[in-house]
Amino acid sequence: MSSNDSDRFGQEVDQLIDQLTSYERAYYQQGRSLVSDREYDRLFDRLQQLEKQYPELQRPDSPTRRVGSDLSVDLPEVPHEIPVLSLDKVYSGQELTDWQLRTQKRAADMAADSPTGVLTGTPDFICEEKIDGVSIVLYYRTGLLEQAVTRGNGRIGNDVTANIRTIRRVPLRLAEPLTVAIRGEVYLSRADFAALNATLETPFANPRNLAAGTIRRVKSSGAAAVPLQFFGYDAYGLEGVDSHHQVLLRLHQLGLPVNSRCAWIHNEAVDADVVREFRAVFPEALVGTAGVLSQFIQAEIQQRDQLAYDIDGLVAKLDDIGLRERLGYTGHHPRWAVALKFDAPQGVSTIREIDVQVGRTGRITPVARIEPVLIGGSTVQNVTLHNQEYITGLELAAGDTVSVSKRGDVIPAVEQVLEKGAAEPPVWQLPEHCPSCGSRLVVRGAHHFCPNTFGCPDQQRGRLRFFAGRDQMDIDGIGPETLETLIRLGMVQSVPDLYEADYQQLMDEAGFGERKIAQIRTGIERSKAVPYRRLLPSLGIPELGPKVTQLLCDAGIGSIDELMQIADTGDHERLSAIHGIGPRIAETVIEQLRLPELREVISRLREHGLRFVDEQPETDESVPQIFSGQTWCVTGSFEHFQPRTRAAAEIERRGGSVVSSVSGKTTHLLAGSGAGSKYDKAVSVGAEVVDEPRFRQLLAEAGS
Ligand SMILES: NC(=O)c1ccc[n+]([C@@H]2O[C@H](COP(=O)([O-])OP(=O)(O)OC[C@H]3O[C@@H](n4cnc5c(N)ncnc54)[C@H](O)[C@@H]3O)[C@@H](O)[C@H]2O)c1
Ligand SMILES: [Zn+2]
Repeated sequence: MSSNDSDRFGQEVDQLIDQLTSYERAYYQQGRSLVSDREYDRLFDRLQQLEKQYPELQRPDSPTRRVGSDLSVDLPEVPHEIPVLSLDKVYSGQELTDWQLRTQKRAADMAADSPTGVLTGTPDFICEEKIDGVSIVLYYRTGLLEQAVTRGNGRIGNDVTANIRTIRRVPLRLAEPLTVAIRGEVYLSRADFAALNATLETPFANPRNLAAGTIRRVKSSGAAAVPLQFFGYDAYGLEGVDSHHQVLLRLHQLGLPVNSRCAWIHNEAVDADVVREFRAVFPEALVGTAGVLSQFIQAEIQQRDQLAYDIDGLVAKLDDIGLRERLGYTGHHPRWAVALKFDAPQGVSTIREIDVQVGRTGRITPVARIEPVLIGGSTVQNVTLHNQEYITGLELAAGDTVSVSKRGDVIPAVEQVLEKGAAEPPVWQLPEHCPSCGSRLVVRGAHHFCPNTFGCPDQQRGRLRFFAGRDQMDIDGIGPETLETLIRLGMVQSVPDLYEADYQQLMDEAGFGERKIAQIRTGIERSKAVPYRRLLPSLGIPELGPKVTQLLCDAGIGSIDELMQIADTGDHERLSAIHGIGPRIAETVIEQLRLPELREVISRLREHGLRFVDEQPETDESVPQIFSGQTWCVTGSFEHFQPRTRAAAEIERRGGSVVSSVSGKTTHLLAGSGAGSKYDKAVSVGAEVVDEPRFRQLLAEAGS
């Protein structure tokens, strides 16, 4: 190479290393992407190519020669006992096949060189899903989990044992007293991510970021609240295994969760018994000769959106461990494995404008209206931006070109700004006044609020929707559209109006007839019998959700009168003495229950016969507690349980608890007709799905 070339490419190499290093720092240490993964990978590949072509330009600190470090100074550091590296990457099935052939050839050459090595036929490969989570190494000593360590820089990781111990699926003790190092991925299911993220002040863009944040928490009490999961995919130090498929079987035998969605591509005739054993443990695995690989790739690409968790590709690994050892490692990756990276389910769009929504609690949520874009099979045009902090973090404004992600049924998120528009100021700012009522906004925590609780039309609308909604009072006949009509006609403004409106007036409205009106009246009438434990949370009083209501009732504060009396006397201790209710909740509840407007709502509802006393004990000792210890979610509509809160009441009477969304803790889904996404989620988290006939049978069998 001429000295000119050397200068030019030398400069490019230096620049690539600087760029990649700063992207890595943001990505691994702050969980932020400054460029898309595709762009990062493109620069990485370019660097790799230059270094290969001009070896004299190789620098020891090049990202191609080491693993991007996610070490945190807040956590203790531990040296690894095994190489914990990254993966080499390809981007198409064709490239994967090429890699396979290259690796095969290399292995064959090595076998020929070695005096003992005999390579008969072509080697086997295992292909696995590349789970998009956080890499972790579990060190077991004589069967006990001694240490769990992050990848770190590949040689040194962070000790996160206390957090990993909170993961139910990670055994603290193996089935055998072995000393082994196990590599695997910690991840969060999409359903759990969605449920949890919705409760966070400043949410995460994807399950991986939330999982990574959880694992690196300094206090492990918080980690326990996140239902992290784990898949093991490799082990070091096992005796008597000489192939990767045996390693997977052994991991399973030792009590570690292993992903059954994999493929074993064998080229020689293998022992049918061995295949049978593998299939028995991994029923979803594809096993067969060459064609199986493309079959597996196709199936994964097709089913990717329906998986319970995110994957960002597949990993192909040489099955023969002896061959692996001969092929060895670079400073960055093993030579015997490769990742086939999938495109992220991302789209590029432009922000048309940023709107402001006022929720039922007065919380202000900015929402980006974007040019419609198709991502992972669905069109996205609204993306929540959560709060000002979130927008400031992204440096976002109308007119910006952004990348937007949507994984499975997780809500779409803006991942990053790709190109700034011309908006002034360059970062969007929340307005100072409520768009619905004009009140000056106030700041509480990470959010802005409209303080005009009872006079703000949008807040009233939000509370009405919430009150009548499926997971609260579930008032038959009062869906969002009917509510809109009632509000438009001025028939209903606040919750008690629902019980005072003259529904006959609807006769003149298009879409309303005798039958619909009768349905509304019956719905309203029935709602009066909804038990206190469901009624109180339906009012949407901040902090007075189902959980706190239950805690209060169980602690003997079982009526609104008692609560109001506590509010009047300002007896904070009486509330904060209850386990699960902290001083902040006590404060808010008291403050709220002192509001004259809320008291008026309550007294009007009471006049209409709604139940403000906890009459039904939650469990009824005379009834067999057949659902004790179980967590049910109820969805769809039912023939014999209308409104469906009645089905929920049947479960609670028999000792079960009822939740409004499916998560890893859900054990059963009672699915009526028209059960939607909850059905898929339930299946994905392994909850038992029970239909109405089966449910009635369960009740009948228990003689109740
Ligand atoms: N956008 C950015 O600025 C930026 C910056 C740095 C890195 N990145 C992204 O991160 C990638 C590099 O990160 P990396 O080095 O962690 O590599 P990687 O995450 O792409 O691949 C290696 C990891 O895959 C995981 N994995 C999951 N399932 C596995 C299985 N079945 N078998 C083996 N491993 C499995 C392991 O944890 C392993 O550490 C880049 O390709 C890029 O996509 C992006
Ligand atoms: Zn307002």
